[in-house]
Amino acid sequence: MASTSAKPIFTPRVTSPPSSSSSFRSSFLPFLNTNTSSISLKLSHNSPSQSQVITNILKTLESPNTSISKSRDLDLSAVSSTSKPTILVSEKLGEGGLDVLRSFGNVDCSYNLSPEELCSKISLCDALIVRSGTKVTRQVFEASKGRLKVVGRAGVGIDNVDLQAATEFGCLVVNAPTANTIAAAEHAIALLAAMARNVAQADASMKDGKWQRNKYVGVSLVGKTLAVMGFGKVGSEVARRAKGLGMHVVAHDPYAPADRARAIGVDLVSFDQAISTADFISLHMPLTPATDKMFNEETFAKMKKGVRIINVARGGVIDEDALVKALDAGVVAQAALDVFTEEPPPKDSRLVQHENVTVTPHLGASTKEAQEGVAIEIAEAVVGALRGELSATAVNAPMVPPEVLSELAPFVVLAEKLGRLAVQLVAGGSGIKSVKVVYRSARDPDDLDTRLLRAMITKGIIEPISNSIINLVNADFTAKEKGLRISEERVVIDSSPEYPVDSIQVQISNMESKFESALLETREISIEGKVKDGIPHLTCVGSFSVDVSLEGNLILCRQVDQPGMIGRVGNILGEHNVNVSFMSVGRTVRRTKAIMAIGVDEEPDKESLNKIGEVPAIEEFVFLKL
Ligand SMILES: NC(=O)c1ccc[n+]([C@@H]2O[C@H](COP(=O)([O-])OP(=O)(O)OC[C@H]3O[C@@H](n4cnc5c(N)ncnc54)[C@H](O)[C@@H]3O)[C@@H](O)[C@H]2O)c1
Ligand SMILES: O=C(O)[C@H](O)COP(=O)(O)O
Repeated sequence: MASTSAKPIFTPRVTSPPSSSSSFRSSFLPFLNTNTSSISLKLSHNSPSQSQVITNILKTLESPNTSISKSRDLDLSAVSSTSKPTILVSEKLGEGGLDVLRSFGNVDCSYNLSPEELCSKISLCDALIVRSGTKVTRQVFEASKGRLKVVGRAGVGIDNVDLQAATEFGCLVVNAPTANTIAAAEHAIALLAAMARNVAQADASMKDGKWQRNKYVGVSLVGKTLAVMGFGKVGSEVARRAKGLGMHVVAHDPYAPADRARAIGVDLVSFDQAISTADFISLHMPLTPATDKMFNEETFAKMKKGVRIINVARGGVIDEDALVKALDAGVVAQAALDVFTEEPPPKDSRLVQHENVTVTPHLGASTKEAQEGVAIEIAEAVVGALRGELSATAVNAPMVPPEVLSELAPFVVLAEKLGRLAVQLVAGGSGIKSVKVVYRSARDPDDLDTRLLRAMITKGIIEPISNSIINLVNADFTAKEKGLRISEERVVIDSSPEYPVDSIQVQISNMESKFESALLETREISIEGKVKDGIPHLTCVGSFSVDVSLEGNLILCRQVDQPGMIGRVGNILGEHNVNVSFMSVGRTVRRTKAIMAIGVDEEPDKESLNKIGEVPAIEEFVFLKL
């Protein structure tokens, strides 16, 4: 199964050193969906450079076992049934979303899996879709043995997914951040009103045969102060609705823009101000290490006596034992909770059983409308990721808009090839500590999003010298882990702003080179490339200008600049049946030293390389795999 599934683009599984075609495929992540038997390309624009790149891909990937289709949208017919990815759905998902998934892959809906069952299934799955009930732990990523490419969270909160582990394993995590906002906000308002008027308690009492009108006298909302803690999507919708109920609303959120609050008529205030002035406090922040148990004994003590708390965010933001104490002491008059530290909470939970507490079993997102919306939102995000498109809702990878991707496509290929070349020029490549990338462009530096390019340079540098598999998700993490510092410089040049980048230069500091001529006077290994007609070209090695397209393999020679050198080396290669695809000579000063760059289709054997080395005028040479 693993070998026949469509190769998702985020995690190209390439063993080092990759062949040129696999390298090309894996570099061209965002547009190319490949598997062992078919390839399908997605064109998003008609730009000449991109069609050139695609022509190039077609050429590069041509093989007797490869069928290629070219379409404006992903051509699903090109993906044979045996190569369909497998998507495990571990919690109930709306039918609309399942339909989207089924039209793309094999869908396995297995609900209520134990952690062990999940771990044993996961190595057969390319994607996993969860809600809040499935813990996607490090063990899950380990058990997947590299097959799991994307985890889709059908909802907002991703605290049940080990993001660090996902990133380390190069697995993309996407969520569905918008479709359940209104449902959650409506549930918060429902709990607010139900709590204030004792609806749940009165209902239970009547069903118990009682008629207790005096016991269930409530409190009014109008004119009361509501503190919205966490003024994001749900928080601001709650604020809007509470204003409609005649409440005075303040909000606390260290990251919320003041103009959004102003537009809704809400004052942004400090944490202490919010909790000490509010009659009602509604929680809407994510559960993170910073918000874990942020409502605790100390904070309850600062609240107005008789405050009422609503939590539709995450149980973990409240210290539940401290809340029970505050309820017992009357500091907190009532609480309405949809979420709990442990879900489901223990049956004998004092919090759940407390008479002043109203509870629902994590129903915030559970409306028909929200569940259908979330299902479709997550299914589309997961399918997009499996196709290799970057998701707009990626949680652990940069979000690169499609138009930026389209423009950068040929430069992505160039970036990886430059990284791959640069590392091969280092003598003993594994000690690289510092890489500088210089992007020359006519555009304003602020308009150049280099994250994708940097990731591909990192990939090119690290993959040939390690077992790591690098993609956009884990590039920065892996570089950091390996102690590799990648700095970037953007230089504005006088050129056409039509293309995002004019040239990319990769410099490696403090390393000896296998090819001395690749060193600048400042002793950095330096190579530079450009995209010409959609094809990546090597344009500079050290301080020598060359111009060779980065296809196949490359021999770089430094020789005394004299007639007949091209012929002599060409003859040696010809005698050994190595096809030369191109040659370029670059020199600094006439008749002194020159660099010859020779593109070869095959890898020359030792004998032919030795013969090249024996040519008297050749001072040094290196064979490089692209
Ligand atoms: N009960 C449910 O079924 C349900 C449904 C939807 C969302 N949620 C939960 O609600 C929460 C909010 O969801 P959202 O869609 O509004 O997310 P969001 O990202 O749009 O908003 C969260 C806000 O919290 C703010 N925040 C972060 N740290 C904070 C802090 N220390 N103090 C105050 N504010 C802080 C952020 O700046 C952000 O504005 C999430 O935890 C989510 O999982 C629960
Ligand atoms: O974070 C969320 O989106 C909500 O908590 C919804 O969770 P659920 O998908 O488990 O209902």
